Amino acid sequence: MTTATTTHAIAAPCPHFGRCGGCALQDRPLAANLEQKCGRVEGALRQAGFENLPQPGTFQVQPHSRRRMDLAVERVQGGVLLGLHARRGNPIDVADDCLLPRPEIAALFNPLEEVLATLGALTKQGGVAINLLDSGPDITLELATEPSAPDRAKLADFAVQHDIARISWRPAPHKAVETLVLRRPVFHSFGPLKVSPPAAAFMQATVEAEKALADAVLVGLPKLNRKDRIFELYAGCGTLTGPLSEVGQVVAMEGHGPAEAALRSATKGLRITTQQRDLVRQPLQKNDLDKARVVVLDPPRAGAGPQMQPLAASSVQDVVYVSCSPESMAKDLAVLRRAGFAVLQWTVVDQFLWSPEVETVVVLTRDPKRLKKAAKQSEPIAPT
Ligand SMILES: C[S@@+](CC[C@H](N)C(=O)[O-])C[C@H]1O[C@@H](n2cnc3c(N)ncnc32)[C@H](O)[C@@H]1O
Repeated sequence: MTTATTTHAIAAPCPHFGRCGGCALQDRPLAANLEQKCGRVEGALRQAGFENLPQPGTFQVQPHSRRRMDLAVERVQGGVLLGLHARRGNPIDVADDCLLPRPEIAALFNPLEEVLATLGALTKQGGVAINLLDSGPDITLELATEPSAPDRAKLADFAVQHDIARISWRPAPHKAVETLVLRRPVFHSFGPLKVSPPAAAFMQATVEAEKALADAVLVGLPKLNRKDRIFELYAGCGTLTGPLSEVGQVVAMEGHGPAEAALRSATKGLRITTQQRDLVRQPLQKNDLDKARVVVLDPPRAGAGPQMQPLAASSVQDVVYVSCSPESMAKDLAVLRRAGFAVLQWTVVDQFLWSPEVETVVVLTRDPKRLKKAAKQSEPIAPT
């Protein structure tokens, strides 16, 4: 990989740099951060045993592009503080300065702070997750106690004033969610798939990176017939499922019940079947995977772990692996390396600007024809 970008320190563009936990890498140019992320991913691929790597594709989002923000909130003397999690201690109120959110989300920071200050259900600390969907902002509050009737009335007014589609609450992450306000149907489209995501659904953090990831996956697929089965593991609400359904028959697996249910209820008329399945406790076995023409997997941070061995043992020749953790990816892909897979393409996507987070799409094959074609394309052209 060529490395040319300057890594010299620069003045951080945000006045809260150093205290705020949102951005750890603001003292270097964005291009240097992208280059460093590419280096980390390349190191992970080498650690997995891959050599002779092609040049990576890269994509970096612009500031003010986040459509998903997880904020911290804390009751303080005279009001509440809403902002990003500090590196230590209270949330940092970054309302007017934050370079991350889309303007539609940033515009909600101050009004949210005002309404949260009036809620009896916010006793000490809490959280606010905002997803900007096609149907508008979808807000999920984390509150220690159940909102009272007056709290609910204030949130209903707030939703009208700021045109919020839905407000929900839950006592803590991964706990059951209750809808407090629903002003119109909640929806979001992934290509031809129009889903109604559950509250606080996993969404890619920016629209632009979502497209870059989907494009890199589609470009990496082998030539498919319309009847070929694409097994998609860790499908979420369908970010990749929709685009994949335009090129093959998708069998989508997802462990989170509400996400799988949202996906399932949107599949009518599309070439998608879904299954709720915990792929750690109940990984797909070789016999299941043998039915796939290609496997696309996008595991959580911990990686796909026990799913990798059956995949390596199956007859599947082509895999597209989407990663949000180079460390887990190195472990998972080492299993495929030992089973004869090589890397055809890899794309690094930087959608969490100024943070160490990095997304990668790795296209792998052990199909001799695809390998031969790739080797030919990378051969240096002989001088005439
Ligand atoms: C990185 S997200 C990717 C989701 C989707 N592909 C997207 O881009 O929006 C990982 C997904 O894996 C799911 N997941 C986590 N653990 C799982 C498990 N043990 N079995 C099946 N799915 C799991 C999560 O619910 C989440 O939807």
